[in-house]
Amino acid sequence: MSEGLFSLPRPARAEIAPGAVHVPGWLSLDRQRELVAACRAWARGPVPIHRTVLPNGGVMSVQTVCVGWHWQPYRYTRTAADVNGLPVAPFPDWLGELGRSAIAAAYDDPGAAERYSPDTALINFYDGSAKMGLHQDKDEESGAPVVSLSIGDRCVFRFGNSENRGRPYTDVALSSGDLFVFGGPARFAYHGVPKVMPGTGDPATGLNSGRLNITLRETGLV
Ligand SMILES: O=C(O)CCC(=O)C(=O)O
Ligand SMILES: [Fe+2]
Repeated sequence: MSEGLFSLPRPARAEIAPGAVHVPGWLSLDRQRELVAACRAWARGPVPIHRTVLPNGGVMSVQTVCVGWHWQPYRYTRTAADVNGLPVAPFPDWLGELGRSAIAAAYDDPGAAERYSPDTALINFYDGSAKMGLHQDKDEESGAPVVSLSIGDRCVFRFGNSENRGRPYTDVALSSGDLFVFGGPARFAYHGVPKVMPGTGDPATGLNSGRLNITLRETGLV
């Protein structure tokens, strides 16, 4: 970042729990626009955006499209047997680079940033009434951090403990452009999205309504 009269302040970082870091306003508006355009293209296919069906027959309220590896409860595969049987779109190098910059922004650990090699992205779209219950991201075989990027409507992101869905937890407002990273001792913490606030996003991102969340992960699979 350039120094001087017109330099913008570096976004403040907040450690929500050891290993869990919130960096508000990390993505520029241009970056958000590029990500919205990329997600729109992925949403069209080869595996279209869909509502994941859970083993108990429940249907998730968020709509999801995957890149790199396809997630269905509770495993990763290269093809989307639960949607149309096609291989998901390849994970692009630029998204891995973005993941490394995110780790560098969240942690004072250049080595962690260099080592980070995400191979999958789960892209979730929340309309005004979508939510995500508290869960752990534990279908990955790697303990590398999860990088989460938010665009569009603000939400309440509940970040809890690694033992159960109860307290202690912290409710964090995630706004458009925010980065949230959870790794290390926070990697297997329960988390979820109890609420999205409709109409709080900026249409200049290219998203007229709703909330887009992109999580980058290392599956540890080959
Ligand atoms: O939408 C979010 O902020 C969280 C998404 C999430 O937890 C997931 O995709 O596993
Ligand atoms: Fe998650």
